[in-house]
Amino acid sequence: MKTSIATVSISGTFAEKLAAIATAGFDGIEIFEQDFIASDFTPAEVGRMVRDHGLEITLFQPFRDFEGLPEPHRSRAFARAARKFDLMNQLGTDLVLVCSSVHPAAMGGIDRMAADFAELGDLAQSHGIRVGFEALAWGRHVNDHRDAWEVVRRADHQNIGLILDSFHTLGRKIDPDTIRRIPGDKIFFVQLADAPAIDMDLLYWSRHFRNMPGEGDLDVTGFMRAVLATGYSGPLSLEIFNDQFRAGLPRLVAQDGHRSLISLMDRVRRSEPTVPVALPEFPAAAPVERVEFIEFATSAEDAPGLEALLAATGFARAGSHVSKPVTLWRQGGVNVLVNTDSTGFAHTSFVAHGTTVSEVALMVPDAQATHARALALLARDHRQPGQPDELEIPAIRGVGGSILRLLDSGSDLARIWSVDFRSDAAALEGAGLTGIDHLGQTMAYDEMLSWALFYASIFDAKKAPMVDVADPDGLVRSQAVQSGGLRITLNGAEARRTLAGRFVEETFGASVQHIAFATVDIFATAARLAERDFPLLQIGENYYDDVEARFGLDPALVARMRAAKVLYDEDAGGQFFQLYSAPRPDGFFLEIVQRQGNYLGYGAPNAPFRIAAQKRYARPAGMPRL
Ligand SMILES: O=C(O)c1ccc(O)c(O)c1
Ligand SMILES: [Mg+2]
Repeated sequence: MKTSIATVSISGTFAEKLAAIATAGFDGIEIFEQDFIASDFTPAEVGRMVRDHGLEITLFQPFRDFEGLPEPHRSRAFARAARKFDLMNQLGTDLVLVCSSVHPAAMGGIDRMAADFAELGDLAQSHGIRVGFEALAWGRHVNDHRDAWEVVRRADHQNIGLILDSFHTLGRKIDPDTIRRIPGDKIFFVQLADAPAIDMDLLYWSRHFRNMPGEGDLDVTGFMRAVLATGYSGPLSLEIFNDQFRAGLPRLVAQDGHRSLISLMDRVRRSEPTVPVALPEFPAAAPVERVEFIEFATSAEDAPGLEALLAATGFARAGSHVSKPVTLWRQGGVNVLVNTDSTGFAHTSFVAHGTTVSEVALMVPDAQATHARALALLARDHRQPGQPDELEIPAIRGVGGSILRLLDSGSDLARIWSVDFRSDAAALEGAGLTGIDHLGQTMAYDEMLSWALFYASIFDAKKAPMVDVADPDGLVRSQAVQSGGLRITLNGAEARRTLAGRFVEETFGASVQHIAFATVDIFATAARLAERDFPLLQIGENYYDDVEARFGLDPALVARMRAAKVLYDEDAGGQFFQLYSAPRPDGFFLEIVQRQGNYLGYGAPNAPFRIAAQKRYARPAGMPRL
């Protein structure tokens, strides 16, 4: 699989873009003409820089407003083309993209356009250049790949072919299977982009909201299956116009791009096994069974505060690590580790973020297989030398630098609690918590798509639609990702004064901002928490009046909710109860939830009230209440 990415897809100077693209492992770049013009390099220098990075120029683009013009525009278009072909010869690339015309004078007419391309083909041939015709979704006469193909077919010239772009086909809801009838050798190039399902003007949508395959809602897999079914074997090139990416970190965006292509091709080969996919074999995505433990990195000084919160939540100290200063806290099936090591990764995490969730361990069907898959999808391996008689648990770095450990019940790893830990107490029932319902991870909004792609590509996972959550100081975007028993809510902070934004600032980067534990009886749990002085988040009276009216709830139930500060939501499948702790000074908090029936959400309608309540704690001393 030869991979490529358009220079418009990432931020930085031309030199920075090249470095990021090469580091991420691409084979080539599409040079977007504007990027070239804006640079200070001669065409020959650009060509050399690209090749010095081990890359090739897969495409030069775009050449606009060519076909179907009357004179004198037509002659001008040919003169322009001749100049660009000279430029391409100096750059050292042989393929140009002509996008369908939006020129006000363009006359259309399939045969007129085909004749123009046939003549352009002769000019191109004399320069050793090939021309690919792409239907822009908003093209004046050609805005559908089927019409672009008909023009190319009638031009009948070996230097004239078709360029497909998933956005233009899928954005117009054209059935991608219509590609299957095009001969693969006439498809000169394939551009890939996804996009979120937003109903808006096609041009604006395309130029600002495209994202990496798998990050949006278009059926890029179906598109790619159809492309490969034709026998096409040329480059797969990302062409992502996205405002966020243009302002983002070039290396992160480039790496996400490469990951998205690997993940896409893996989905294609598993859903269409008969098409050849040039990608090394690696294990299939598997669902996560459960979160086996969560580890906090802290210090000897800060640990008592964290442990007091755990005790108030019904956890009891149940053991310690055989060789490291790590204590095990347990209740029901939930394991929490508190690591006060003053060396190693946990310490680095603590120094960087303060007390923080530094590791999450997942139980999967086959830990080594998931680990191999994650590495194939460009995750970073994590190894920290342990004692010889301890387990070597496979691990990878998460996007923000925390660690994901992988365990399974079919190998030696199942013995983690008896090999690596000495337990000194039986598990207590505590406050009735039975598991980890979900983890809330908070990050800068720019990084949110990266995280979603990371989880959704490595695990067999589903993404829920993104929702906007109103914080009194700005919007937070939230997206849930679920893989079997692992549920993660990603919260992207756009505004710095939001609860999420402050957490990112306070803790210096993205991390777990809250842990939601599951219970089967939230009122019984609430009563036990009250006995333990759990720092319960106080919810305003107005909320209960509203929720009773909104859902027509039994006043007796609402009275219990009001007393226990329990929030409520429901969907078509069932009911949901939740309560929260007050936030710690850095903004970290706990949640306890009870799902009834098949409720699928996370109580998003309650988030504005919960956030407002939490912010009352965060107000600096002496600030007036508004
Ligand atoms: O938005 C555009 O004009 C534009 C240009 C070139 C392309 O390949 C494309 O897909 C869109
Ligand atoms: Mg395109």
